[in-house]
Amino acid sequence: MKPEMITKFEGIYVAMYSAYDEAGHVDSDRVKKLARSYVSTGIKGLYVGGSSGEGMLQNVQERKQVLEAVMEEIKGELTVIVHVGANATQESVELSRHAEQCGADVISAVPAIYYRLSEAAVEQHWQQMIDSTNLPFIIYNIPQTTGFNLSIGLFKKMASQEKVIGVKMSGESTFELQQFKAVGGEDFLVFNGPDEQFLAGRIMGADGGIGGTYGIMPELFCKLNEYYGQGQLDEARKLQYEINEVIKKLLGYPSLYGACKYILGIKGIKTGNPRAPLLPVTDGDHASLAELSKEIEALTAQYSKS
Ligand SMILES: CC(=O)N[C@H](C=O)[C@@H](O)[C@H](O)[C@H](O)CO
Ligand SMILES: CC(=O)C(=O)O
Repeated sequence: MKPEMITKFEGIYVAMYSAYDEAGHVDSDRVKKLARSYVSTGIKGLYVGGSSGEGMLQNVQERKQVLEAVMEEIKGELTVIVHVGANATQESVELSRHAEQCGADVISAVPAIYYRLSEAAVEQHWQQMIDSTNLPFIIYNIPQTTGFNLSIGLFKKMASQEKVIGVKMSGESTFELQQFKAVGGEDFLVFNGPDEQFLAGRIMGADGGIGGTYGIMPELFCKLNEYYGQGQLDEARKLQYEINEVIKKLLGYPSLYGACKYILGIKGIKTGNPRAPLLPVTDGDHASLAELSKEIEALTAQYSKS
């Protein structure tokens, strides 16, 4: 039997985009509509305010507004992990307490960015968030954007605490992912970060995934996860390859988030442009994105039958 913590949280989490109005302000109604759109897709939950959610480009008030809208709309229907990482520990602590008050399920954070921090500094940063609430905590390890490489030593120290239930591994090494699982133990959750190698991450021990591109093709990632769960590895690999053709195209636009948000718009879910300095797509990109959106729709229809 799987350990309780795994059963409780394993699965597919959409790293949700934030929704803005045409002037670029957080738009609660749009956030709600986006959150609602995921409820019947088969996903386990949402990861709010992370990289895809642009938490790092929002002020504390805006981050709270996004989470409040999500919770008002879907509380109890999806598991909600809130990214509370910020440059200043004080802000992260405020966001952690707010997440708890709102009824979120888990908090999570990257290390503080900009300053080159020692392990002791990052440890203290995380610890203050952890100590500020009764919520469980998931480490967000994404060295390619933060510049901070989580060592096994610090990982071990963090993971030995009861409240630290998992890690979101966005680094690309599946060897390191496996080490996190090995050191964390049976009941410690590991989430795959790179969507392009979701299957590889699962095979090496991930209990699920948290990803940005899931937001425009949640059903495909649920299906991929299901194939893996049932041991249908040939089918899983084929689907991962098809997903990767989509991701490869997405990565060719001025920004990944701009492309994904534009595709959501085609599906009738308006979320505005990504925030500067992230670039929106251009008029010249619209036709190919419409094509790509159709491709995703066709794949989703195809796999919903199999
Ligand atoms: C660097 C980054 O943002 N990684 C995300 C999460 O870990 C992924 O979900 C990517 O957005 C995705 O794999 C596309 O490359
Ligand atoms: C992509 C991802 O996992 C995030 O938005 O944090």
